[in-house]
Amino acid sequence: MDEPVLLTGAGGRVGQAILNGIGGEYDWRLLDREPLPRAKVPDGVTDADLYVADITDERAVREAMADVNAVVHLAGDPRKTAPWDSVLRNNIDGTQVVMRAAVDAGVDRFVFASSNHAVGGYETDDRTPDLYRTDDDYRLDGTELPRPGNLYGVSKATGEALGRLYHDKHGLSVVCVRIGNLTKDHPPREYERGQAMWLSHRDCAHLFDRCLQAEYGYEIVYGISNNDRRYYSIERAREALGYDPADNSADYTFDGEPKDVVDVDDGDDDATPAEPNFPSNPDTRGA
Ligand SMILES: NC(=O)C1=CN([C@@H]2O[C@H](COP(=O)(O)OP(=O)(O)OC[C@H]3O[C@@H](n4cnc5c(N)ncnc54)[C@H](O)[C@@H]3O)[C@@H](O)[C@H]2O)C=CC1
Ligand SMILES: O=C1O[C@H](COP(=O)(O)O)[C@@H](O)[C@H](O)[C@H]1O
Repeated sequence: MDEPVLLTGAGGRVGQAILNGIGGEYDWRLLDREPLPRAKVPDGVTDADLYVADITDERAVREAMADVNAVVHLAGDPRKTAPWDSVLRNNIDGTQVVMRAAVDAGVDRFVFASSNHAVGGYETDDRTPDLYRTDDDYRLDGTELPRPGNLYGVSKATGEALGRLYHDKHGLSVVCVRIGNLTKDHPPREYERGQAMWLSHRDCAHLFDRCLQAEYGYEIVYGISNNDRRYYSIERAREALGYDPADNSADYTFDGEPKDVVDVDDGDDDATPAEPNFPSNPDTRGA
């Protein structure tokens, strides 16, 4: 792809997972309200393509958007406990500014970082913790209505709705990725819910690469690895985007150690069990 891809929130966890994986594949334009240290910037991205700006600053966003072909919009408040004034400003107003500027600049594709918290309300007391276990076949597939469990989730559901509006009214191709739990090197430790929605760094980079390559109209997909425990379907991401994840939290012990290290067949019957019935993380559904 020769035309620039604008990545907002480039200095954060998701932005860095993407850039570490596919930083050399695109002509990036990186925007963050915090200046990016050189270590966070891929080789070949010059200072002219680094924008220090707040996404609610319409003029700055429009400037960064000039000649851009695709947008990966990550910037926002990622806290599940974020208060209303912050999600209203950073996640709702900011997303509207970035999407509107994308439409006005003639951008083709818009990739929106939505969240599992847009549907956290489906994790009802009667479904949990069974939902997080491999013998439970309950699945959310992206066709269900949003059901946020907190104000942060409301802001993400609103971003998805803004994407629907700009797709329907202006033909912008939009994919909303309901990201699970991005954790580096291993699934979240001793956290069943986190292991069900683990997104490894390499699967994250691959998924966003597919979002930049595939043809689509408006899509909502789940952004998780190929976890045995999952209660989010990844079928739509496979079908619409060609997502083909490499990782699975079942390849790790509950403590987050790779099983091929722990499960060496040395004659001792002391391997860590694959899925012990430890209690779920008490901090399951946020505020
Ligand atoms: N990390 C995860 O597991 C998940 C992340 N997400 C979403 O992915 C996106 C990125 O999340 P993370 O990288 O984890 O967060 P992060 O906090 O590590 O990174 C966010 C980046 O956006 C920038 N930013 C925040 N507000 C801004 C504003 N108003 N203007 C310009 N820049 C701003 C920050 O400076 C930061 O560099 C967020 O929208 C979050 O809601 C969704 C689900 C899971
Ligand atoms: O949307 C997000 O979700 C992930 C996972 O949620 P959690 O409730 O299991 O912590 C969270 O880590 C991330 O910060 C947030 O932006």
